[in-house]
Amino acid sequence: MSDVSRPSPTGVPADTRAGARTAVVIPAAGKGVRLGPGAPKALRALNGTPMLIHAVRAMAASRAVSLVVVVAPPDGAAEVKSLLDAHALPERTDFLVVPGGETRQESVKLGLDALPPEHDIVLVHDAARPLVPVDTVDAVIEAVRDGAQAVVPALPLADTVKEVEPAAVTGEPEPVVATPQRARLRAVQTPQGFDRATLIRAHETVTDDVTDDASMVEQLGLTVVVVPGHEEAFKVTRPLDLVLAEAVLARRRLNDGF
Ligand SMILES: Nc1ccn([C@@H]2O[C@H](COP(=O)(O)OP(=O)(O)OP(=O)(O)O)[C@@H](O)[C@H]2O)c(=O)n1
Ligand SMILES: C[C@](O)(CO)[C@H](O)COP(=O)(O)O
Repeated sequence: MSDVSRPSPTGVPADTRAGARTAVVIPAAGKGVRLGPGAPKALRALNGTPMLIHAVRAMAASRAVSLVVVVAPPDGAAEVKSLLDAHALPERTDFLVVPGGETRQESVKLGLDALPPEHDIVLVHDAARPLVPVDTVDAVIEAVRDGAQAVVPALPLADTVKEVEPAAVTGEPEPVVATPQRARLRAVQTPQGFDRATLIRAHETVTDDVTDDASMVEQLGLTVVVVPGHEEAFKVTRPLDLVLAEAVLARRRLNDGF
């Protein structure tokens, strides 16, 4: 993994950025098709509390975060505002809700458009990763404060990965094209952290369909660095992930002694 204590690629000394204000954009406008029929994924409950509220609390747990922008399902902004009002959240953090778009990329862009000018570090965090520990959030912020333009938390892979020629018809066997060296691969999570100007430039410049924000920064030819991710920052995507998420919450309650 990259060493985030390397000299700043921007040439900005770390101490001039130490007071930087951090905002988080939470794209939460997805449908959750892979999770199966039901409410939009971010609004589904984990141990009785909407996934989105878990994700918002995970971000607001960092003392560095002063604003959280939630990107709600396109017709669900009022519902999301009521949810935020109905749940206890830290008073030091401000919250904004904006309606999202058709794709994750569009939703993130709509969140960025709503950011007030004073925030110069921006994190983007999936509502679908509700259990990320605060230490991971802080590690990402710290790396941006230290001068990285883009930071991703990531983990080594447990499985061997094959590149295939995708089948034209579902169910057809897919020929393997290559087996990348696993030791060089990382599974990337969120929150991903950015110098604000870099992230905005990436979203204004890159029009390809991409699956994360850091890859837009890569397309600008800039360096993205990796900090250690966390197993509990997994993405709730399929039904079994809901079971795992509730088990993690149960383990936390046991460890906390209530
Ligand atoms: N138009 C979209 C699509 C996705 N997202 C958000 O992007 C994050 C990661 O997306 P993913 O896990 O793929 O969520 P969904 O798009 O909801 O899932 P699916 O692809 O199964 O429908 C989620 O927090 C999701 O709400 C979003 O804000 N706007
Ligand atoms: C941003 C992300 O969570 C990083 O792993 C991931 O790419 C989101 O992908 P999805 O297609 O929205 O599930």
